[in-house]
Amino acid sequence: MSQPLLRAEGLCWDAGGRRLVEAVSLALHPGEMVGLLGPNGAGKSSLIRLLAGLTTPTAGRVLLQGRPLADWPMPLRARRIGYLPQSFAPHWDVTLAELLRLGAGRGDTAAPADLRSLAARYGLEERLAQRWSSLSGGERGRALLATVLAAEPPLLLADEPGAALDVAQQWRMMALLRARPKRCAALVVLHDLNLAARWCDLVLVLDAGRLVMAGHPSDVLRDPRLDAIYGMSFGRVMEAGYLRLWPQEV
Ligand SMILES: Nc1ncnc2c1ncn2[C@@H]1O[C@H](COP(=O)(O)OP(=O)(O)OP(=O)(O)O)[C@@H](O)[C@H]1O
Repeated sequence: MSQPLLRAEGLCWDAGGRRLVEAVSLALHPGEMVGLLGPNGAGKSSLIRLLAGLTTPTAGRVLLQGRPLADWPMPLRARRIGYLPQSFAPHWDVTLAELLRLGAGRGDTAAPADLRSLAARYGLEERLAQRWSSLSGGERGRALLATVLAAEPPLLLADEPGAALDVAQQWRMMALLRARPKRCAALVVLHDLNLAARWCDLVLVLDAGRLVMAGHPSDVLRDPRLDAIYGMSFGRVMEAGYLRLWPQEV
């Protein structure tokens, strides 16, 4: 297999007198779309922030293309890792066009036609002149993804990118991520297990800060340990080649 784009070795993170991430090791390879699953409070955002280099691990390390994250000059690191936070608001009430221009890292030189086609990919071409505060929740979610991916970073670390999107927009988003070039990889926090089953090559399950399951979605999501982790019983059926789950009882 090719060298991983990103590798984490024995990552631990303590905060508030608790161990929130415990000995997590993982690798993300080019071409992979990996779903990061787990119940609320499992440590998914904490892990994503460690992988993005936004927090310093208590122990362990992160390697980007084989080189410790801390050794990368910030601008080069930023060009390689696109980080999409769980929540975001710009400091100024910028227009969508201004935000996309910032994301593309081209100051104010980005040609209007480029911005238009970028926005069109996310169904936002009619929103370019609108200010952030006037965009709907789903439009903001797509605007943020478009901004993070504008410079085409090889690695995307996305914390619940579909949270504000309707069902159709969630599917469009997953299809769009899947269509990225083969040199790219994505680690995406998902709460919708069916999106993970349909679109991910691999899923990782985090529980109380530990990586407790990893593998092909149809294997991991079929495993009864998942029911114990979420504290509920899932119904399962294969449909059109993909596993489909639904909540049965809490
Ligand atoms: N800076 C911090 N100081 C203290 N506790 C923290 C800190 N950051 C996160 N936590 C705690 O760590 C645990 C994991 O939080 P995290 O946001 O990583 O979970 P998550 O899996 O992303 O959850 P969710 O699905 O609800 O978004 C939570 O109990 C949270 O309260």
